[in-house]
Amino acid sequence: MEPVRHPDAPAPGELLGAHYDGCFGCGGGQPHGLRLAARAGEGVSLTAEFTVRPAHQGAPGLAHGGVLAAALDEALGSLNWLLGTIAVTGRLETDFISPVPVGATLHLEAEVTAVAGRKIYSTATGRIGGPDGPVAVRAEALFVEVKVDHFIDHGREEEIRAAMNDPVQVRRARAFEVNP
Ligand SMILES: CCCCCCCCCCCC(=O)SCCNC(=O)CCNC(=O)[C@H](O)C(C)(C)COP(=O)(O)OP(=O)(O)OC[C@H]1O[C@@H](n2cnc3c(N)ncnc32)[C@H](O)[C@@H]1OP(=O)(O)O
Repeated sequence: MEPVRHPDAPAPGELLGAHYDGCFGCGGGQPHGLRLAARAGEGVSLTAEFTVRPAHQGAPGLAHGGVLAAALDEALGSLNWLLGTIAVTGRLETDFISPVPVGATLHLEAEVTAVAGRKIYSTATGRIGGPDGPVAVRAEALFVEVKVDHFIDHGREEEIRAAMNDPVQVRRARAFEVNP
């Protein structure tokens, strides 16, 4: 089925913000995190930027492939905001097309291509040298919709309790829910 943008989704051009301060992909509370900043696009799409820092190296002066996959995963995961669902990565297939140097900014574009029950199919590209530069990485993903209980059941109690006692975090979690 065609993906449907949630009526309360942030408007095109709006910054989505972090879903969790402790998130390695988007949170401000991780010193070496990616701090990926995503912005809503048209339909069920978004753009995001991530600048590679020295802490993200694999080979000398080049981004680690797993970090680049994490950036793609985070951009794809941020599509949740636009669908109004909570979903986790079930499958992530990544193509590494050209090396990404430290200091480079990865310009990411992600979009949901189809939804089938709990399954959300999406795709993302990362370009370097500017938003219209050559594609350096791309990914195809399957996310699977889950309930908030997924995190309560599987997460570590310490972080779950802290998140539940944080009104800002509770508001953010509700922003993902279709029927809060
Ligand atoms: C509070 C706000 C926070 C908001 C949180 C936002 C977080 C975003 C963070 C970035 C994204 C991440 O890194 S998320 C973290 C990394 N991912 C995870 O930790 C997920 C770990 N995996 C799981 O928990 C589980 O495997 C699930 C939830 C993905 C699926 O388990 P399940 O719920 O039992 O469902 P299951 O029946 O197995 O699968 C449902 C359907 O999906 C298909 N399916 C499942 N996995 C796959 C797969 N790898 N490849 C192909 N197909 C698959 C099944 O065949 C089935 O299709 P059919 O039979 O229906 O046709």
